[in-house]
Amino acid sequence: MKDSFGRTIDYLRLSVTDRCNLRCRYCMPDEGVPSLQHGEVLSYEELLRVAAAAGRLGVRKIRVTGGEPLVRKGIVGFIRQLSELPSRPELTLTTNGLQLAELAGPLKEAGLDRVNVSLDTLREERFVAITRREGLQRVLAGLEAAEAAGLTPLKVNMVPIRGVNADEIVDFARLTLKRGWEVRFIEFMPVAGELDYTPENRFPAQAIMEELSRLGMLLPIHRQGPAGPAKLFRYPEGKGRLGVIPAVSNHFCGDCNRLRVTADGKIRPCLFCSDEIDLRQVLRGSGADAELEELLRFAAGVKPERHHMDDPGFKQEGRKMQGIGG
Ligand SMILES: Nc1nc2c(ncn2[C@@H]2O[C@H](COP(=O)(O)OP(=O)(O)OP(=O)(O)O)[C@@H](O)[C@H]2O)c(=O)[nH]1
Ligand SMILES: C[S@@+](CC[C@H](N)C(=O)[O-])C[C@H]1O[C@@H](n2cnc3c(N)ncnc32)[C@H](O)[C@@H]1O
Ligand code: SF4
Ligand code: SF4
Repeated sequence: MKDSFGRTIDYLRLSVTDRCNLRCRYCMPDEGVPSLQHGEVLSYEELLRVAAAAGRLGVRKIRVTGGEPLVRKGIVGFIRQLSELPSRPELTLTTNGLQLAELAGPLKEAGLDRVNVSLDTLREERFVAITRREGLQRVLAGLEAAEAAGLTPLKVNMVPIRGVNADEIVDFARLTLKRGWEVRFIEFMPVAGELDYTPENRFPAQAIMEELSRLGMLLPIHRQGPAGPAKLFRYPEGKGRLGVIPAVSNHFCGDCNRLRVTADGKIRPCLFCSDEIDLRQVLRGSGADAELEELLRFAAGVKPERHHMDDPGFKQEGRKMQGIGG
């Protein structure tokens, strides 16, 4: 389907839970964020109806996200059901990786195509400082398991923040010399976690590029097909790739191809606009599939042209990132 700016919408980010087993400081506060009640969260059956409706409207890629999607019971079975949709979308998942060591094999077997793993530090004590929980070794084991299971190309997402972990950019980049992973550096976005977004702790794409250049010459990779948000590079001897996602400074809204559905059944036309469209009422009322499709089309129709998070004084209202799914 097309939006009102002529962009093709063929990517759906489906959040299956707002709960998480980490508390990353840049994403959500440790306490005080009320969890959705059981009855508020869409059942797998409801989520599947949404995915099927999106498939009929031309959605070709579904990313399962959260909160932490792997904490929801029955996630492997849900992936299997998604893989059996007549539209058979590309199936991907974004995870903090804590449970990947156990679940990578079953997820692949159920039909998951690939996985993106969020990891912001390679240092034990920093992992605890950033996420407020233990678990670095489990995430590292999860990355190995995902690769072994064939959930590839495997992508690692790192959000560099000045004074927190930006000094590890080169360490992360070094991973691409020996591993065939795509390591992506994402600009810190102004969504209130506990770490306030200030000019002091921003680490813009330009600064990321300068750090990456310290390790070697950056060869741009020009990709075939839809551009996607990451600008890609590699080192001459590298096995893997580097991605820089300039989500704030050099936004990629002109190529935006996505809609989001939150765990409680609201369509978000844009990551940064708090207007939402309620699907749950239709799912739980007498709503026919045609009505679901109508709401998805409507959401595409009201999708804004771009975000305004680089405007002075911008403040994100409403949900934290874990409630949206990134
Ligand atoms: N501003 C903005 N940021 C986004 C958007 N989609 C994803 N991101 C951010 O980019 C980072 C990586 O997102 P992922 O969940 O790995 O998804 P993706 O980049 O679409 O993944 P691929 O399909 O592998 O390219 C996260 O921090 C997201 O919050 C978007 O539409 N707008
Ligand atoms: C909200 S998480 C949900 C999925 C899963 N829990 C995970 O961490 O991968 C999705 C993505 O959003 C990113 N994210 C969260 N808060 C962010 C922020 N303030 N700026 C940039 N990215 C952020 C995370 O790093 C992660 O890659
Ligand atoms: S970034 Fe992901 S893992 Fe970290 S708190 Fe947010 S939802 Fe949880
Ligand atoms: S900020 Fe909104 S319009 Fe821009 S790429 Fe993200 S979802 Fe699309």
